[in-house]
Amino acid sequence: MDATTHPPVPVNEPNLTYAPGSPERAALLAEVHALESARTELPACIGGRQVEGHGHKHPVVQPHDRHHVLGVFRNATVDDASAAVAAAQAAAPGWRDLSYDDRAAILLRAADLLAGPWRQRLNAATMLGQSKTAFQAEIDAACELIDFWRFNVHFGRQILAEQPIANSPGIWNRTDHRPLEGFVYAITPFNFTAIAGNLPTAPALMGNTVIWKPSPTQQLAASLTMELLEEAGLPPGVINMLPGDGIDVSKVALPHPDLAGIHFTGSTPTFQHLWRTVGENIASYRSYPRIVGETGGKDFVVAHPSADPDVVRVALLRGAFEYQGQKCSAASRAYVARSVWQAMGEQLVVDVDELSMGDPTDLSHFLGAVIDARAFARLKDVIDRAHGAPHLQVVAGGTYDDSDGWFIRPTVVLADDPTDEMFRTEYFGPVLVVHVFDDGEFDAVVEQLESFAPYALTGAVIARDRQAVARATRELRFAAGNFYVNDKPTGAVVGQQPFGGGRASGTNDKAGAADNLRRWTSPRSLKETLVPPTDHGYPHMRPE
Ligand SMILES: NC(=O)c1ccc[n+]([C@@H]2O[C@H](COP(=O)([O-])OP(=O)(O)OC[C@H]3O[C@@H](n4cnc5c(N)ncnc54)[C@H](O)[C@@H]3O)[C@@H](O)[C@H]2O)c1
Ligand SMILES: N[C@@H](CCC=O)C(=O)O
Repeated sequence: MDATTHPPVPVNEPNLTYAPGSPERAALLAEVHALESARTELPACIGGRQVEGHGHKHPVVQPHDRHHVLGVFRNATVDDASAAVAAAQAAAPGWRDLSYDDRAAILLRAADLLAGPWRQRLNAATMLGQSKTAFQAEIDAACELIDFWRFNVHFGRQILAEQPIANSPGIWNRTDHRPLEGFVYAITPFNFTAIAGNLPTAPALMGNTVIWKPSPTQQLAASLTMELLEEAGLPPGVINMLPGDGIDVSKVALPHPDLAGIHFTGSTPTFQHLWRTVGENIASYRSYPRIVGETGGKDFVVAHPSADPDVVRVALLRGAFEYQGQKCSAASRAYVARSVWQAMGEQLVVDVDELSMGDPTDLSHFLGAVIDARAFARLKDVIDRAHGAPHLQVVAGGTYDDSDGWFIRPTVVLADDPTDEMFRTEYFGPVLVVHVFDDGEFDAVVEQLESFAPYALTGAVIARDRQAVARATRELRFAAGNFYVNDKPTGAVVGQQPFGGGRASGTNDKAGAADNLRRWTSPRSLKETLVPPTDHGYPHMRPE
C-alpha cells in the first residue's frame, strides 16, 4: 500500500535506424558475430541458480541457417518444475513485502540496461534465433520491452493509488492491492522477445513470484533476458525460468494448489488446453487461478473504393509480410474494392515478388525465414492447396525452399469466394488472401467479414470517405481489439494502442496496460473506525 512516490514519467523508446555508417549498425553486427560463433549453454534458472536440468538436450538453431546451432538447453522435467515451484514459494514472502518502489526500481534499471549496454546483444539474439531483421528486432527486443518495463511501472503505481473515494464520518477506508496467493505461470511465444520479457515481469512487478516457460525457439533471447533481469537486481526465486516444451512443467504447475494465475501468449489451441486443464482441476486450488491469454488472429484489411491505392499497397506489404507474417496482428486476409485493386494490384504483385528474403543479419533483406520445420510444413501445405484449388489464384510468391533455412516466399492468393477456409484459418506466415469486391458491395463485405473468422484481434479500414470509416468502425466494433484507420493492422505501441483481442483471440487484458496488471492483484478493502461505538442501541429505541 505504498503509492506516494513518483517514478519517472514513461516515454516511448525511440527506434534506432541501423542505416549504413550508423554506430548502432556496427555495434549490432559485432554482437551478431559474437553470438553466432559462440555455442551457448542455455540452462534453467531456479532460485537464482543456473541449473542444467535433467531432460533431453535440444538445440536452438538459426531458422535461416538451420544447421547452425546457437545453443543447447535441456527440456525441463517434473523434478525441475517441482524445484522451481518450491523456489517461487520460498521467494514469495520477501518479494511481496518489498515496497512497490523497490520492485519497480529493478524493472526501471532493466529498462535502462536494455536501452544502453544490453540493447544490441538482445537484438542480435532475436535476429539470430528468431530470424528477425534489424528493424523488426529493434522494435521488439529493444523498444517494446523497454516500453513494457517503463510503462508498467507507471500503470502499476496508478493501480496502487486507486483508493476508495468516500469515507463516512469517523471512518478511514483503504484498498490494499495484494499480490495473488501462490505463483503465476507465464508461458511465452516464439515471435516477440518483448512479450517473453513482459509476461513474467508484469505479475512480478505487482508482487507475485513466477514460473516462466519460454518458447524453445526463443530460448536464446529468453536466456539473455533472464541474465539481464538478474543484472538489474532481480532477487533469486522471483522468476524461475524453465526451458523446453512445457509438457512436464504443466504436469506440475497446472494442478498445483498454489497456481494463482496463468499469463499466456501463444496459439488458441494451446490456450484452450491450459484453460481446460485448469477447469478439470478446479476443486484443487487455494484460489481461483486468474487466466490471462492473448492468442491467435485472422487479421483483416478492408479497402473502400475511396481508399488511396498506395496506402492500401503499403499497408498490405508491411502488414502481411514484415517478420514473415509471424505477428499475431499480421494482415492475413484483405478485402479490396475492385477500382482500388485495379489501381494497385499489379504493383503489389511486383513489389511482393521483389521483396528480398534471406539471412537477416545481411541488413539488405526485408524478411528472413519462418521459425521452424513445423511452421514450414504447415505453410507449404497451405501454398500447395492454393496452387491446386481452381477457385484460388496464386498471384505472387507461392514457392518455398528449406535446403538451408525454412524459407517461404511471401505469397498473395486471390479468392473470389470469401468463405474459403483461407479467410478463417490462422496460418501464421507470409500468406495473404485477397478478395476483390465490386465497389457497391462495401457494406455487404463488412458484414460478411465481421464474424466469418472466429478471431477478433486486429483489423484495419482504409478509406478517404469519412462515412465509410465511421460505418466500418461501428460495424466492426467487436471484430478486433485493435482497430486501425488508414494504417496497417500491426505495430501497436505500448502506452499508445494497448494490445489484445477478444473472441478466440484471447481475454483482451491488454498487454502493457493497467488492465493487465490489475489481473495480478487481489484487492483487500480495509475499513478503520476511528472512534468505535461502545453502545449497541439505536436512537429509535430510546424512550420518548
Ligand atoms: N494475441 C497476442 O498478443 C499474440 C502475440 C504473439 C503471438 N500470438 C499467437 O501465438 C501463436 C504463435 O506462437 P507459438 O507458435 O509460440 O504458439 P504455441 O501455442 O505453439 O506456443 C506458445 C507457448 O506455449 C508453450 N506450450 C505449448 N503447449 C504447452 C503445454 N502443454 N504446457 C506448457 N507450455 C506449452 C510453447 O512451448 C510456447 O512456449 C500464434 O497463434 C499467434 O497468433 C498471439
Ligand atoms: N503487438 C504486436 C503483435 C504481437 C503479436 O505477435 C503488433 O501490434 O504488431
